[in-house]
Amino acid sequence: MNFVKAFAPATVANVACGFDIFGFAVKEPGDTVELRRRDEPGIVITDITGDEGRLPRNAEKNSVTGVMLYLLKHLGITDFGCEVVLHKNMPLGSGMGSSAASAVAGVVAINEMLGKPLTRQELLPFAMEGERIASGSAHADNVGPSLLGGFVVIRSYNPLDIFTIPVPGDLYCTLVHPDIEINTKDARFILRNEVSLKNTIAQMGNVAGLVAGLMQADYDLISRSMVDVIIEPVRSILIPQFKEVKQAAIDHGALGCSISGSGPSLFALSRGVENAQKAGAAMKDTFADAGIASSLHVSSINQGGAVVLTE
Ligand SMILES: Nc1ncnc2c1ncn2[C@@H]1O[C@H](COP(=O)(O)OP(=O)(O)O)[C@@H](O)[C@H]1O
Ligand SMILES: N[C@@H](CCOP(=O)(O)O)C(=O)O
Repeated sequence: MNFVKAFAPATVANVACGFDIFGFAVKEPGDTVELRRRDEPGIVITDITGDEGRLPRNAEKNSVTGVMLYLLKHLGITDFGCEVVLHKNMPLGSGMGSSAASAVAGVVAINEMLGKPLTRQELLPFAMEGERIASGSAHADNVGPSLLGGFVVIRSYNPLDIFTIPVPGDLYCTLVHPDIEINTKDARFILRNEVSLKNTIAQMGNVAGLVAGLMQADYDLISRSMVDVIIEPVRSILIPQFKEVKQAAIDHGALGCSISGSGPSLFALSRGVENAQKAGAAMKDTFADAGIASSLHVSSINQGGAVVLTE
């Protein structure tokens, strides 16, 4: 196969109470990668669109190609060469899994070009290495859902144990990205290493409640469980107007609202697309009242994850 194009969607990681263990993908936006075979060995980035020239062109430093190098090394392939074009369709440092979408698109595309030696599940550890390149931490709550689709739970990192749970069909996500940038690396650095027993108990209750609420389509339980007493109080200080925007989402019909990934994006979950749109408009207006421009995406949960666009 001489040409492959793949798309990988943006993701909401943590989902309020599930730091590093919950994530789901949305339908749009997402990154697209094009791979073209070349005769000489080596992976070369020939173009990146949509990044205003800010992303590394060095294949080892960009998550889209770093994962390809890991995969080739694992498979013992030394004579493979391709040119890579990356179309970035989301901002960097967004909390929408930007680096993860590139990593997943990259690993899915090269696996396809090589004739699918690995399954989707088997690609996960390589996509996680893309996150290490971007933020120094190989967390799976963005790459997992972007690769596999659905609402992903990471029960364990060592050994890696990841599964998806069903969610109600009428569940919609509102994603609002204010025009500021927060690097995941920095947002991880400010977290405390110690957690009180009281907060651990509260967080475990909400984790259990959110899983049960999603699986039983119990919207009240989902709403009551979208509470993060550990991470959100620390990170929300990095996001101007956080409290006001969150309150606006809840006042306009959202079940709950929190930081998407490490921020600055906020996400809300709602029952039905109309509620998700109403919450989104209110969130955007609240940022605008404070002079902050933002972009808005409303989507159901993406059940399929990354896709190969051309054979
Ligand atoms: N293909 C890529 N897409 C986005 N960021 C990348 C990519 N490759 C490397 N990076 C680096 O990753 C960092 C952004 O990732 P991260 O902080 O996790 O943001 P996000 O929450 O949007 O994924 C930046 O330092 C950026 O240079
Ligand atoms: N669990 C991670 C998720 C980071 O998501 P991103 O979209 O901000 O890269 C964390 O919270 O650090």
